[in-house]
Parts: sequence; C-alpha cells; structure tokens
Amino acid sequence: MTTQRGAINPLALTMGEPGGVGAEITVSAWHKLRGSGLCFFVLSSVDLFETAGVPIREINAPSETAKVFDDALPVLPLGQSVSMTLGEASPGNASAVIASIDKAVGYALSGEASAVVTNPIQKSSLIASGFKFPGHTEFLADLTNNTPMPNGRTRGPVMMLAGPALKTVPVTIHQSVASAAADLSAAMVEKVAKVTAEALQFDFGVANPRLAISGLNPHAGEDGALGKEDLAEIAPAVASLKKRGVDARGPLPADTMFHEEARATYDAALCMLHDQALIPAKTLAFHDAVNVTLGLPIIRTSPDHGTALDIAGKGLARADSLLAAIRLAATMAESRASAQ
Ligand SMILES: NC(=O)c1ccc[n+]([C@@H]2O[C@H](COP(=O)([O-])OP(=O)(O)OC[C@H]3O[C@@H](n4cnc5c(N)ncnc54)[C@H](O)[C@@H]3O)[C@@H](O)[C@H]2O)c1
Ligand SMILES: N[C@H](C(=O)O)[C@H](O)COP(=O)(O)O
Repeated sequence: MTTQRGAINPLALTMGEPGGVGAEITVSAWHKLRGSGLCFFVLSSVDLFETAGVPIREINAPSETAKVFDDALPVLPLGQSVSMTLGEASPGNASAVIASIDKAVGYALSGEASAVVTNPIQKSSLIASGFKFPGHTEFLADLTNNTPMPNGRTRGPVMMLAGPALKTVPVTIHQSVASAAADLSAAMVEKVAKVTAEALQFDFGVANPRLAISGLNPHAGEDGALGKEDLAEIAPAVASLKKRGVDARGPLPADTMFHEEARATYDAALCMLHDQALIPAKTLAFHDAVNVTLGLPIIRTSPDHGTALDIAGKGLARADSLLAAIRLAATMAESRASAQ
C-alpha cells in the first residue's frame, strides 16, 4: 500500500480542459508514480477517465487517496458531467473546469491536500463562457485573497517558470505588451522581486538569492534613447532593492541574460514581459520546466505547457512537465511541513 510521502497529504490535481491532453498526462503520471510513495487525486468529472484504460476509483475525501493509489487512479468526482471531444475546447464545460480548480484550492486551504497541481486550461474557451480571469495565476490569487500568508510572507501572485537550468519570473503576466509597458512601475518590480527572493530562500533553499532584473526596451533603453521605462521605473526599483539588502542587478539587456555564462550569475531572472521570461524558459526546458505561482498562501504548480489540442488523444503527449510539477509541489510541501 502506498504511504503518503514524508509527512504530507496527497496532492490535488485539477481536471483542466477536457478536450486537451490533461487526462492522458494524468494517467501517465499515475502509472509512473504508483508505488513511489507520492500520491495524488484528481478532481474531475468521472466521465473523463472512464475510457482512459486504467482502473479508476471514486473517492469521497482526499484522505482516501493513499490507500487507493497503488491500485487505481483516485478520482474525487465533481458531480458535474462534461461532454468531451478530444482536440476541441468547449465553453460548455467551463463550469466543471472552474469548479475543479475552486475545489482543489479549498482542499489546499483546509490542509487536506498539500498542494494544487493544475492541468492546462483553454483560456479562450473559459473567457468565452464569462470567466473573468486571464489565467490560473490571477484566479488563484482571487480565491485565496482572504487567507493570511504563512509566516508573514509577501503576497503575490507571481508567476515563476522553474527549469533545471533557469528560473524566470515575468513582472507583468497576462496582458498586452502595450498595457504592460504602460502599467510597469518601480513598485511592481520591487514587490515581484521581494516575493521571488522569499520563495528562492524558503521554497528552493537558496540562502542568498541573486536576482538579475531585465530592462523593458532593447538594450535596457540605451540610456533613455530607446525608451524611458528602464531609467524611470526599473533602475530605481533595483536601487531600492539593493538598499534593502536584496542582491539585485539591472536593468540588464534582456537579449544577453540567458546564455550559459550569464545564467551562472543569478538564481532567478525577473523579466518585464511575459514572453521575455517564458520564451527562454520553454526553449531551454519545455518538457522539464514547471509553472509555480509564488506569493500565495497555498502551493500551486503546473506543467509549463498548454492544452495541446493538436495532439490530444493521439498518444503523443509527454507527461514529463506534469511529473516535474507534481514532484516540485511535493518537495515544496515537505519543506514547509518540516519548517513548522
Ligand atoms: N497552465 C495552463 O493552464 C496553460 C499553460 C500554457 C498555455 N495554456 C493554454 O493552452 C492553450 C494552447 O496554448 P498553446 O498552443 O500556446 O501551447 P501548448 O503548450 O498547448 O502547445 C504548444 C505546442 O507544444 C506541444 N505540446 C504541448 N504540450 C505537450 C506535451 N505534454 N507533450 C508533447 N507536446 C506538447 C503542442 O502539441 C503544440 O505543438 C491556450 O489556450 C493557452 O492559454 C494553458
Ligand atoms: N502564461 C502561462 C504560459 O504561457 O505558460 C500560462 O498561460 C499559464 O498561466 P496560468 O498558470 O496563470 O494559467
């Protein structure tokens, strides 16, 4: 029988977009982890796994996970059915997709689950159904907003893409380039840097975190000739961080921050735009990197990829990033449990 790894409770996996690769990578992850001592349950409509070719077991509570996990995939039913066509996202399933995230967060807040690991959602489909958030990151922040942060840590949310050779953090997340540039402020850069430094220290075991902070514009603005934000917002933020004892450098030209020698000089790169951060992370480690939300009162990780509708159901989807997300969530949960 599987024992819960260390002192931690099982992980809660969300269903994700039913037409995407979420179910098949969840099944692959179950095959890989059964018998390992690390266990999870999936909050899902049971229909999604009925034809998955693995034994499933409906459970009533997270606490039933460990005794089931070696023999069957534990499914905690949402009580809603989904109509699924692999390769297609359906706004009609939005309420089940959202309920899965909502309930997983509830179990993490109550402590019955040690962390939430999300399967990919099709944002356009949820937004078409009236969902008001551009991604999990913002939705999770909203769901947990009234819960105090543990140990006085700084509240985010902050997105980190964590791979074996690079951790990147976009300061602005799901917004247009034009609005990101308009919104960027020294206060935002400072807050994201603070959340990142705390996470590196307490969740990733980096005693003295070193942050490399990018510019917004080409050549970090070329002394103001190619844009004003680098001098007006980012440089003062870096100066203030240094004054507060944070090992921060910047604004650095983003195009020369990611080669091997540059990466050796920092523990995380803060970037001003979503793509500045996510392109290098996914280019270096598409199948190994994990999307972690920092600055929440709960632990949340996710694979770095999306719904992959183009390959859903074709047996091509790799579960490596989901497995990395599960393992990282467990490691973070163990480290928080042992710190208490
Ligand atoms: N955490 C999340 O919920 C999350 C993350 C990223 C993207 N998305 C959403 O996913 C949808 C599709 O996004 P996209 O097309 O830009 O990115 P994607 O990651 O879904 O697909 C990009 C390419 O990578 C391939 N790919 C993705 N995952 C794979 C896997 N596990 N194994 C093998 N190949 C894989 C796909 O087949 C595709 O060719 C969008 O709605 C986007 O918002 C969600
Ligand atoms: N920006 C992420 C990416 O491109 O990988 C993705 O949209 C996931 O974001 P959430 O974790 O907020 O859903």
